[in-house]
This record gives sequence, structure tokens and C-alpha cells, in this order.
Amino acid sequence: MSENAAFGDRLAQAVTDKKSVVCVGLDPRFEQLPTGLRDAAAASPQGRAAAFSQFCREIIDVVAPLVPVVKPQAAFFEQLGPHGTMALAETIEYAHRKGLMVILDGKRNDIGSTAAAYASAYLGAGDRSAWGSDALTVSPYLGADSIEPFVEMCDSRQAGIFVLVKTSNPGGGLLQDRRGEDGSVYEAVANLVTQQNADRLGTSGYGPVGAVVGATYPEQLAELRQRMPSAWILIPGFGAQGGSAADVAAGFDDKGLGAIVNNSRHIIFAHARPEFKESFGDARWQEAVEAATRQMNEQLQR
Ligand SMILES: O=c1ccn([C@@H]2O[C@H](COP(=O)(O)O)[C@@H](O)[C@H]2O)c(=O)[nH]1
Repeated sequence: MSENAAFGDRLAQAVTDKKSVVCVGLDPRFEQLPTGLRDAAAASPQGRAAAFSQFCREIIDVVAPLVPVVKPQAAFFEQLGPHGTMALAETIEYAHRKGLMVILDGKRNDIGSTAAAYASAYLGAGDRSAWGSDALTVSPYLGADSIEPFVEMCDSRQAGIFVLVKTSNPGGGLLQDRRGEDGSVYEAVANLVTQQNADRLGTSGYGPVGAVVGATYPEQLAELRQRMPSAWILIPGFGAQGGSAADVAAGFDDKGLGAIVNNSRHIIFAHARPEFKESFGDARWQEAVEAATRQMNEQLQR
């Protein structure tokens, strides 16, 4: 499918082509890198960034034939300063070169006029933006006028956003579950997502405005699937945070589309998981990544 097709349709095509709803999260943590990569890295931000870049490239080589999309987590790169952000840019570019879609997990937003600058920076694959990501995670807490600049950029660059609706962390309910006369805060955010997609549906039935809903809240996921019928749902919280295949089942539509399930630690550091440690260990970490990705694909086969 052409990169000029709408984001929601491109994601539907990528999921269908790869027969996979798995999103591999690229969250490099220096202390958990395989020994070889850690030993080779100089103990400077520059050395660590080079190790992150190589680690992500090798993961991408393994998962590119198996999944439609990767999600680099900006925080892990940004902690290394400018060298880290260069490594992030290289990772996004390499993932695209290998045919993967890229959701940048940056959870950005601000007042509308500043949000427009974030949207310009991050949204639009290829040379349509500085960062070149297909989609960006976005915070809703500055309100509808802060989301609109992102949606306008989605329209002009065939990009997508994923708005934080019901996050996977245990503390998210403090604000998200708070109820007013019209229901909860997360329901209000979900309604905003649905409104923004209303005139923007692609041939797949999905619009550019997606939602983040944690695998750790299966009941709310089922409710939110109904409330946001035209939104792709990005589901984090599978694996290391406790979410299972049964927990995410309600996120999909009856064609097996509409949701992608992220797994970061349990895939990229699979060599340290008891079930893979003995077979592969540190030295064959790439094979552990492949085995964990294939296992998750099987668990989520629609
Ligand atoms: O609600 C949310 C939103 C984002 N995340 C991010 O997803 C990954 C999860 O990593 P795992 O290792 O698979 O637990 C990470 O980048 C989070 O920042 C989330 O977990 N929950």
C-alpha cells in the first residue's frame, strides 16, 4: 500500500500482510543489554547510544518479517542526550527501511500553538517530518484544542496519533477514573477520540486518531472498544506488566483488526526470561527475540 494512504488503512494493511497484531517495543536499557553489546560500549553517552542503535537494528532485523510495527520509547534514548536522540532517529529510519511502521512513544502535548510544533516535528514518515514517525503517542490533558493540531497534521501527512485514554499503570485511575456527572475522565477522552475520527474514516473503517488502553484493564478495554469503534487501540501492558492474550481479546473487532498489542521487555530482553534463558542465553539473544515474537504472534492469532 502506498505511503500516501491514510494511517488507519496503512496499519490495517500491515497487520493483514504480516498476519500479526504484535507491536515490538524498543525500550533499550543499558544494564539489560546482552553482554557482548554492553562490553563493547564505552561508558559514555556516546558509547551507550551506539550500543542502543546496534541493539535496535539487530532487533529490527529479527522482527521485521514477523510484525507490522515497532514502538521506540523516546525516554530511553533521550536519557543519553543528543547522542541518544541521534540513535533514536537512526532507529526510526532503519525500521522504515526494513518495511516496518513506527509509532514513537513520546507522550507529547502542550497548548495548541506549541502542540502544532510537536506535530510538525514528529508526524509524517519519510521526509515529511524531522523525526519521520508514522504515529505519536499524545497526552489529552490539555484538552481538545491541544489535540486538534495533531489531527490536522495527521490529515495533511497521512499520519496517526494514539491518545492516552486508560493507561496500563496502577496509578492511572487517580485521574482517569475520576467521575463527573457525564461519566469518567477516560470516557470523556474516549468520546473526544471518537469525535475526532468522525469525518476521517478510511476504507478500513478506522481513522487517524487511536487510543492507548492498557492490557491490565480488560473490562475497560471491552467497554472502550465499543465507545471508540473507529479508533485503532494501542494496548501496552502485555507480558512484563501482567497482561495476557485473554486480557486483550476484547480489543479487536470481528475481523481481528482494530488493535495492536505492544510488548517491550519480554521480547527485547527475552534472553533473560527463564523459559528462553536455557535454550539461548546471552550469546544467542537474537534467537530469543525471535522465539518470543513468534510465541506472542501465536498467542494472539486472530
Ligand atoms: O499506558 C501505557 C502507555 C505506554 N506504555 C509504554 O509501553 C511500554 C511497555 O513496556 P513493557 O516492557 O512491555 O512493559 C513502555 O515503553 C511504556 O512506557 C505503557 O506501558 N503503558
